[in-house]
Amino acid sequence: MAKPLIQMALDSLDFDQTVGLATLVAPHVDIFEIGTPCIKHNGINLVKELRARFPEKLILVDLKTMDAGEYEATPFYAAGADICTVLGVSGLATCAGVIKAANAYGAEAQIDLINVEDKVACARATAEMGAHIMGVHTGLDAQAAGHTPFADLNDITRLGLNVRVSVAGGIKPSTVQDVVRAGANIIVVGAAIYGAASPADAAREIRELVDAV
Ligand SMILES: O=C([C@H](O)CO)[C@H](O)[C@H](O)COP(=O)(O)O
Repeated sequence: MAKPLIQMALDSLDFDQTVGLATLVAPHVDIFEIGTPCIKHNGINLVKELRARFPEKLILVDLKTMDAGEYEATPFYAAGADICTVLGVSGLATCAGVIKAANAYGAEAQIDLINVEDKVACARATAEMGAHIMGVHTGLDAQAAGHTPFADLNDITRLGLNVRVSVAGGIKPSTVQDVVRAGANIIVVGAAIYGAASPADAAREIRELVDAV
C-alpha cells in the first residue's frame, strides 16, 4: 500500500499567518488544507496564493458544502484546488454536484462524514456515485465534548470501498501510528502542529512516525 499522505489543517483566520505556517511545514507535509473558518474568512484568493507559492503540493479546500454543490465548488477547482469537501449530511444530489465539478477539473471530491448518522450507508452510497475520498471526521466541537474518530475509521476502512480514506479529529503523535495501522490513506493534523512550540518540528515528527509504520 502507498504511504499515507499527511495533510496540514490550516485553521488560522489570518491570511499572512496561514501562508507563513504553510511555508514552515511544507517540507514535511503532502497536502495543505485550507480549513473551513479560514476559507470563509479569506476566500478564494488564498487558494490562488497557495497554488502559486506551492505548485508541487496538493491543496484541499474544506468547503464543507451543504447545497449547490457544483456551483459552489467549481470556482475553487478552477482556482487550483485539488480536493474540495462536501458534507455527507447535505444529501446525494449535493455530493453528486461536487463530484461532477471535481471530475470536470481532473480533481477529487471528499465526502465529509461529520455528523452523518449512518456513516457506512453514506460512504457506500457516495462511493458508488464516484466520490474519490471518504473523510472520517470528528470536528473541533465534538472533540471538545470528548469524541474521537477512531471507531468510525475502523467502520469505514473495513468496508473496502474503492476510495481513499482520510481521518481528522485531534490526531497527534501518540495516535498517528494507530490511524495508519487502521488503514487511513490521508492523515489530517491541525492543532498538534500549529499549536506546537515549533510547528516545523512537530510536522517533522508526524512524518517520521508515519514513515516508521
Ligand atoms: O476540519 C477541521 C475542523 O472542522 C475545522 O474546520 C479541522 O481542520 C480538523 O479537525 C483537523 O484539525 P485538528 O482536529 O486540530 O487536528
